[in-house]
Amino acid sequence: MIVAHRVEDVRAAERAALAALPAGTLMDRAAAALDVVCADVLRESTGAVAGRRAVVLAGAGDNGGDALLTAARLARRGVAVTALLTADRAHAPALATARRAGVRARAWRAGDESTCAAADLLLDGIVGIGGGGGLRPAHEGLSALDGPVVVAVDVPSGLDADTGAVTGEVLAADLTVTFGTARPAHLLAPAAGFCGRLLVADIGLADLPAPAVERVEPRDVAGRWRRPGPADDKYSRGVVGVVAGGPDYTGAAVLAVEAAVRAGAGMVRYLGPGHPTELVRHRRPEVVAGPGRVQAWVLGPGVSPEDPEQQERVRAALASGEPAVVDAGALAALPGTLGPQHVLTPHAGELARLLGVERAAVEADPLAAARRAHERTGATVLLKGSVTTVVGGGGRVLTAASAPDWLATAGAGDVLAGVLGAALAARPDEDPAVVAADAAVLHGWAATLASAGGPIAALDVAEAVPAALTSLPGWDGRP
Ligand SMILES: NC(=O)C1=CN([C@@H]2O[C@H](COP(=O)(O)OP(=O)(O)OC[C@H]3O[C@@H](n4cnc5c(N)ncnc54)[C@H](OP(=O)(O)O)[C@@H]3O)[C@@H](O)[C@H]2O)[C@@H](O)CC1
Ligand SMILES: [K+]
Repeated sequence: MIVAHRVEDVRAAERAALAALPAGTLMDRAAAALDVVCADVLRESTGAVAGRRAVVLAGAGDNGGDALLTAARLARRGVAVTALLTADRAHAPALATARRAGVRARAWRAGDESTCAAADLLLDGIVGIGGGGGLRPAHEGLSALDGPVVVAVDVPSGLDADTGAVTGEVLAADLTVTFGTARPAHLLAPAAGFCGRLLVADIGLADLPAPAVERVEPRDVAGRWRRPGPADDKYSRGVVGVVAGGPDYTGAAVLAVEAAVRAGAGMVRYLGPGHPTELVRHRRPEVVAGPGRVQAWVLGPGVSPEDPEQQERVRAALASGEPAVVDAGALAALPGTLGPQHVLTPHAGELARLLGVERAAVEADPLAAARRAHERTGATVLLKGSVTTVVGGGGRVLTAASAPDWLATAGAGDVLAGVLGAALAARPDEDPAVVAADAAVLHGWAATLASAGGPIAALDVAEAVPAALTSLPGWDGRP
């Protein structure tokens, strides 16, 4: 997991660490980490470090201080460093150190975007956790910058570290180096899209409280995905009941069933009308058609709100109290009471309809929307997107970001529903929010494997699930 803490928690941990350390130690550690990353970036992108050109943007606060101390270290490596001071004041000791090391420092001037564009590396220390609300007007042009590799100090300037919402222009980074723990903006959409690759440098912060956001990584899934033991049978491994498809929508039934089978369900039952039942049986002869014992449900893929028989099956399954994935057609008519074992899996449009807001409002702040749906329904909410956001019982927030952009394709949601159904059936005693985030990560990982950089069909993703599981980092000691 990559964990993120709110700014007030980071500042409290920083105060505690500062009290126990000589002055300047934390900033020195931050700069040491940044220096190593910047040198690596220069080496990778240009083949050398000494003789390359870096521009360092330094604002008024400690974020600028981190950047100026890094500038000094890079200058000592032989990099030609120009520091552009973006505020009317700068961190004085760090500026003095930078100048002593040979950094050319001067105030930012109109048109300096071209100075930045001509560099090999741009280090963004305009503002960190003390900022937000977008870049200030004089620097807004940096949001359209094209050219150098951009490394952000702590957070890309213009972002508010505490939220995923983006309220102004941002200097997008290729790489963001943060300290001690991530910030919510690093892990939440849409802000995370401006951070590039995220590195969390250890600077010795301790005593952090429970995180505000957790990012589930493929390695975490390898450790948690339930594997059968010698004592298991098909029931103990989990029976998944699938209510999907209808007379007109047969593909969703096949995809959800295929995914549940591939994700390791002990048994899959399919409930639906004749035509999809035929197709499901043809594709997966191991599936049992008709009612019986079920440990977790997949409800709604390809189910029409106007299909009384399928909707009745959805209602009965939800009333049973068993864990359930509530997707697509099952989201249209939710009962009054749901629990955290019910995982709603809307995309932004479906969540907007559920909340009675515009889709754009959901996309602007996915976490806020998912949280509202959780508070309104009592269910765990998994909001699908390039970053998938899960809000579960107790308000726990998890995200997943393992999916390639190619996964935005018809039927992908049906496959996720099947994978998640299998996971809920196999892991009845675990927090459904964690199970849901794990399923989203595995789904994205399978898509990455199936895609290999190119287009994919949803069925390819379902078929790739077993190989994706065994290729997870950490599976059977994999690096
Ligand atoms: N915490 C830790 O563990 C560690 C923290 N460390 C570092 O300290 C950083 C936090 O430093 P900080 O508190 O000095 O705040 P910081 O982000 O530099 O902002 C300062 C000033 O910027 C201004 N400003 C505001 N909005 C703005 C905008 N949109 N665009 C432009 N400017 C804007 C505003 O001043 P104003 O211009 O309003 O007078 C504000 O007061 C942190 O991110 C990390 O890098 C590390 O050294 C080690 C460990
Ligand atoms: K920054």
